[in-house]
Amino acid sequence: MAADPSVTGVAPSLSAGVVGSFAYFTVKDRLPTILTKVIDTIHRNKNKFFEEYGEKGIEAEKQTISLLSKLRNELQTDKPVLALTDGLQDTQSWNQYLQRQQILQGDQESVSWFKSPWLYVECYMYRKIQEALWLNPPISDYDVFNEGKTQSFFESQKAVMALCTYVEGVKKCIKELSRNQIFEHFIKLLLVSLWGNKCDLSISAGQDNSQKTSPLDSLNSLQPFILVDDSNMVWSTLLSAQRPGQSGKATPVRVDMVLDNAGFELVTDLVLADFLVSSGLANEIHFHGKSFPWFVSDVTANDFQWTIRQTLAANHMWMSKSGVKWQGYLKEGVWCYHDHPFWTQPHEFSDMAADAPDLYATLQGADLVLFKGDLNYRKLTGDRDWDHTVGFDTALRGFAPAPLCSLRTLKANVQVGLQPGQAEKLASQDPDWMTCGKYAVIQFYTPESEQ
Ligand SMILES: O=P(O)(O)OC[C@@]1(O)O[C@H](CO)[C@@H](O)[C@@H]1O
Ligand SMILES: [Mn+2]
Repeated sequence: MAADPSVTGVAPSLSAGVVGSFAYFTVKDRLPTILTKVIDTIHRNKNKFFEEYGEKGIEAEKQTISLLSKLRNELQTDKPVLALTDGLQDTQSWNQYLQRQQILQGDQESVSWFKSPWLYVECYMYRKIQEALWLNPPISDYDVFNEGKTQSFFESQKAVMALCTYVEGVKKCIKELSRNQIFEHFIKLLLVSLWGNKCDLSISAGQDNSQKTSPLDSLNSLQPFILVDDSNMVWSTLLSAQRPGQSGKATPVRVDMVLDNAGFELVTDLVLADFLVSSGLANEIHFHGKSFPWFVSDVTANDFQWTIRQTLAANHMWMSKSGVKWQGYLKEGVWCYHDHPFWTQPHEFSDMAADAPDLYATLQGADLVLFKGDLNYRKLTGDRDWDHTVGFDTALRGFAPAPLCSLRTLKANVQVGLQPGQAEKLASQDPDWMTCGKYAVIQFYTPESEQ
């Protein structure tokens, strides 16, 4: 039984057990649809597997599809969640989590797709896709989501060109800019990274100008859709991190970016990271991606390298200049990329200190951690049915490795830190305000406020 929120003060986890809820429709409709698309993608590449691997490729394709079809049936008929059998580095952690859930819910049978927390079963589905591939060499490292991620990059070329042109223009005169001018550019690029999380970058915000090429042109029209705007706190955190070290030499300022989607959103994150370093607001950027294909469009190491290579090789001067700079940052160690297994596990972030102390310690080394996207927000707040006026600090439940900020467009029905009456007003204007992707938050928390 879930803890009684009236006793513990902790809201219950969102679950597909609530018929008619967003979680219910996600598990009932969207997840089977995603699984079907995965099966179709594998089937569509059958000939490619044959060309590359001969009969072994055909057999692997057949077995993988059989495992995924079985998974889809288990999902659709609310069968018990099963332990993983692929012996990967995180298998033990996943199976321990399942045991914890079974104890919490009473027995093995009750841990199932529609009776367990939405966050758990949705993460579990993506890990089971990985298991199905992993168990079937030689297609074990095939990225079933690759086509969608590369397409997002190619379809947003005009926006990428506009963005690289803008940031290269700013970088060229960065030494002459006043602090206020730096602030203006910082806010713009923070907003572009925020709205990049719409993934498809439908920047129209309801207007008819969605064919606009530059993401910078629509920032003003999108401003009213930002429900919490702590961007000034992010700015002051960066400024206060500028501190002379003992030897008078400034100690490096480090910003960590917990990434979300590949494609255009990743470019907006790389552009923001480039500006942070070029402006001197930060000296080191640590990127955190996923160690295997995750939630359809999330960034893997392959996507990260591919995106930088594509930008560098573009037949566009400013894109290419940006790509060269980004590759240089990686070579010099000014930028580095990590993909800790914790990011592709089902845990709420309040579990990190206990379940991934090494990662928690890494994040404690940052002066600021930016969390991109909706899934990260769900994990920051435990994917719980909090009252909307509950404080962000309460929902974080002790997760505080460093000053942190969520840059998130709302695509799931969890949102805290709103003003009294704000949620009610939104619901009267837009019944699906929490899941339509039109609204966003820039929500900040710092452990310093605890002192
Ligand atoms: O983390 P992102 O990429 O912003 O969004 C991912 C996500 O919002 O997509 C679905 C919404 O329908 C949710 O299951 C999941 O949280
Ligand atoms: Mn994502």
